[in-house]
Amino acid sequence: MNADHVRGRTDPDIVTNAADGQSEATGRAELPVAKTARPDGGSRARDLQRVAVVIPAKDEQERIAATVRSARAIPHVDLVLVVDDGSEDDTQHAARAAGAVVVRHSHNRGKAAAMETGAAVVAMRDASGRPERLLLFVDGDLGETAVNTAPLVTPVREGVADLAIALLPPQPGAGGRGIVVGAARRAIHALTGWTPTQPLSGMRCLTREAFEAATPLARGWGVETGMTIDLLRQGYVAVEVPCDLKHRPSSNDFKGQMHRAAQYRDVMVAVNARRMRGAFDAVRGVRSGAGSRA
Ligand SMILES: O=c1ccn([C@@H]2O[C@H](COP(=O)(O)OP(=O)(O)O[C@H]3O[C@H](CO)[C@@H](O)[C@H](O)[C@H]3O)[C@@H](O)[C@H]2O)c(=O)[nH]1
Ligand SMILES: O=C(O)[C@H](O)COP(=O)(O)O
Repeated sequence: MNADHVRGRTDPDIVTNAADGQSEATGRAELPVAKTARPDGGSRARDLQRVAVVIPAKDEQERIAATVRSARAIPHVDLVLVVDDGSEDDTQHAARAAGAVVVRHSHNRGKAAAMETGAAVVAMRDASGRPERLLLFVDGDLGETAVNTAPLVTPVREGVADLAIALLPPQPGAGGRGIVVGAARRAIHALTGWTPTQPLSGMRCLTREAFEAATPLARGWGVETGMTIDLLRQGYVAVEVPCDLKHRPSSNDFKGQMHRAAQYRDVMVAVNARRMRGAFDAVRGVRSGAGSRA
């Protein structure tokens, strides 16, 4: 693995993959710099850069209205888009009544597909002549804490990072044993050199360029793990940023364990596809290198 590709880390307030950034003069960690170019025109253009909140939502009628209202209060946000992923409840109407733009999958396609749909709809609504919106993915169950994803926008908007991932405080009632989280963390480390604290965290802000570099997204629950690996391998900078969020954690009952089994399956599918791709690229690199020497 090329060390240049290892660019992720976490601050006391921000943790990034670019942990190698120590200043020789001061010995202090320096802020990393995003690979993604800032919008043409410098700081003035950045002032115009808006943010779209994309909320993938399946059967979130209890919490979606509070989540939408809270997300609308995030600075620089001018579009809150809910992708109703084939809900069987009233998610779409509750979201619309709370002020979101809503699009709907006619049947359930999984979180990653909802994220892709959301990003495509945002692109259609980006105005020509203005910088493309940053994408802030927010889960539908955050309720009134959704506004606390605001700190994810700052490092991306300021060009410090291409991808900012929320670090959540401990969640009361969480029943996980760290099996899926541990597997995802180890795989990301093995494939990129970075060890994220919360590899499954779905609250993430990224540039349009980074989003496109991460597509096609890994399916279902593998989306975050796949995205982090794909972006770091391409030299993008990721940061983890503490955010005071409260979500509906999976408990330790049968439903919770089935959910974790699905998460584990999707994470491993994403990781194995990327391992294979890495091996394939390595072989192809050796072959083309050998060819050029001949
Ligand atoms: O088929 C689905 C299932 C869920 N969701 C939505 O996806 C979001 C996350 O789902 P949730 O059930 O809250 O997932 P968690 O068990 O909390 O999952 C954790 O781990 C996931 C990765 O496995 C991440 O995507 C989440 O952000 C993270 O909170 C929510 O808005 C859901 O409504 C969909 O859009 N489609
Ligand atoms: O509850 C969680 O944190 C997720 O469902 C992952 O499960 P885990 O804690 O068993 O990794």
